[in-house]
Amino acid sequence: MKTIIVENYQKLSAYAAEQIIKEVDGTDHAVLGLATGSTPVGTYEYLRNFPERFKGVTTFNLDEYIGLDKKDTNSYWTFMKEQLFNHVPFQENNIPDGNADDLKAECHRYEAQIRNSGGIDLQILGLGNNGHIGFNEPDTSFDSRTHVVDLSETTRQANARFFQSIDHVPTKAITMGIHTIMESKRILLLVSGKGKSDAVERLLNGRMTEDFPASILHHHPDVTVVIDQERVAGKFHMAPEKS
Ligand SMILES: N[C@@H]1[C@@H](O)[C@H](O)[C@@H](COP(=O)(O)O)O[C@@H]1O
Repeated sequence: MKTIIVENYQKLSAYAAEQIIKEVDGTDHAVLGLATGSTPVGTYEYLRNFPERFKGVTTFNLDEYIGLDKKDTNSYWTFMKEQLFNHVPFQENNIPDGNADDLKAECHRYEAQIRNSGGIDLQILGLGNNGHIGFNEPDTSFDSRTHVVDLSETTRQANARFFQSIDHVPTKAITMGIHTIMESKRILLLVSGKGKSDAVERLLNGRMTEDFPASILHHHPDVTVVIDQERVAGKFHMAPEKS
């Protein structure tokens, strides 16, 4: 796992965007895995300046709430449209359907669609305070594929800032599984935000355990973690390079 510490959020966003552009440049077909949350907002803002680069690119988002209409202001579909899809003409954008009648079938369909696209070339991830990636909460099996999850109380509280009140935050979501994420060829984990220093410490120096989903990333051959030093202010230290 390669770790890069950048001075601030602007630099994190520019670094991530440049990596994404590099990934899609010169190919007529690339598959990106995208994330929601506040962390990638600056990255998407940067990418909006280069709409012509993404014509042959297919995207798959990590997750979606269950029970919100696609057009709801808080659905991840709306978020992605506002941040990116309305501004950049991708070939195809995919997000799990949190309103499907048969959610289990939707999970299988999403997995198959990722597979049929040839697999994800570059997956962008954010980090939840409790170590979640996508919406894979602590104690999710490392073998999981796209599935329905019960959101933990900490995650609902962390995301309540976008909703009218905590009561409006959905209790369930569909998320790509940890195994699905690990099948991506390359992973870029972006870490920014107050209160994440403990999670960063555990990510960099803790042991691999299902209790902390992001810890699995040490087992992926091509992961880069980018940390915004200004916002993740706090005590964490760099682990010695592992081979
Ligand atoms: N499902 C998303 C995750 O994919 C995201 O990484 C996490 C961190 O969000 P933020 O970037 O706002 O800290 O929040 C949500 O729960």
